[in-house]
Amino acid sequence: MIEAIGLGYSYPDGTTALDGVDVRIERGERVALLGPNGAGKSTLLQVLGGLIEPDAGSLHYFGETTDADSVRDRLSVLTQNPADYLFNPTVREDLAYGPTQQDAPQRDVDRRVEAIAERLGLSSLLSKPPFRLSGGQQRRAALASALTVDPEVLLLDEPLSNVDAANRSEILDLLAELSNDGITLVTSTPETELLPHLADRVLLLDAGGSVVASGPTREILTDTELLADCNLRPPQVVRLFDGDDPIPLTVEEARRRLDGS
Ligand SMILES: Nc1ncnc2c1ncn2[C@@H]1O[C@H](COP(=O)(O)OP(=O)(O)OP(=O)(O)O)[C@@H](O)[C@H]1O
Repeated sequence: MIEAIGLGYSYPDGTTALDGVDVRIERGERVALLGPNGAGKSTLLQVLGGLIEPDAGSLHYFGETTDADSVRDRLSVLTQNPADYLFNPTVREDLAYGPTQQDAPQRDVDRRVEAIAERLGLSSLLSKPPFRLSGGQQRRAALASALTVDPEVLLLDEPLSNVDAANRSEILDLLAELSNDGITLVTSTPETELLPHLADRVLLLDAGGSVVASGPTREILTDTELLADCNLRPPQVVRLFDGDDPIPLTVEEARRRLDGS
């Protein structure tokens, strides 16, 4: 779906955010970009989504083109700033904005908006001005607006930050459904705790904006030394069961282990 070779990017003040990054994302994969604060995850996500042009390297989309603009309606990027997506008088209009731009028929737009709003618990907020929503509600509304365009690839920058526990579960369930529907998910996160629910493969970035490891989630999250080199820790349950084989990655897996099933 996306192939990037040798990506480099420095901000105008000279900060190097990405240094020689190679990424290959296959159709239907769930990939996490993991790294400490400042590792370049947001920058990489925006470069992959075509929002920032890299200084070095090459990008190919869908095996067809190097031009992100020409595949804009097949990729949806959710940055960390909900204001990037919420700029209309009402939440309903924000959610309708993308599909309307794609010239989807009005009935189709309404159907998509209602369905996604319902799925993300936003139905009662549709007529509100987005700036009247709470921070967590704004993040959900921004996610909803990224979904109403029906993307093939969804690139999400820390979609669970500033979201309460109930809504986190709701979003995780929704992402699992999207993945089951074949949508490719790329998610950035500085946290290991919920990562097993988000991704099957992890790209680990260090503070210098380089990929230091790439592999199955289990392999990366149980490599305590590798994570420590990037100022990260394994999930608590991994630390608790360290030395077991295989080490459970989630509370559910640990519970099954303790139940002996
Ligand atoms: N607009 C900017 N101008 C200058 N430097 C920037 C800018 N945005 C980010 N940076 C720098 O680029 C580097 C990578 O930042 P980026 O936001 O991509 O990291 P991140 O891994 O997403 O961090 P976090 O987990 O804190 O969100 C950091 O050193 C950051 O200070």
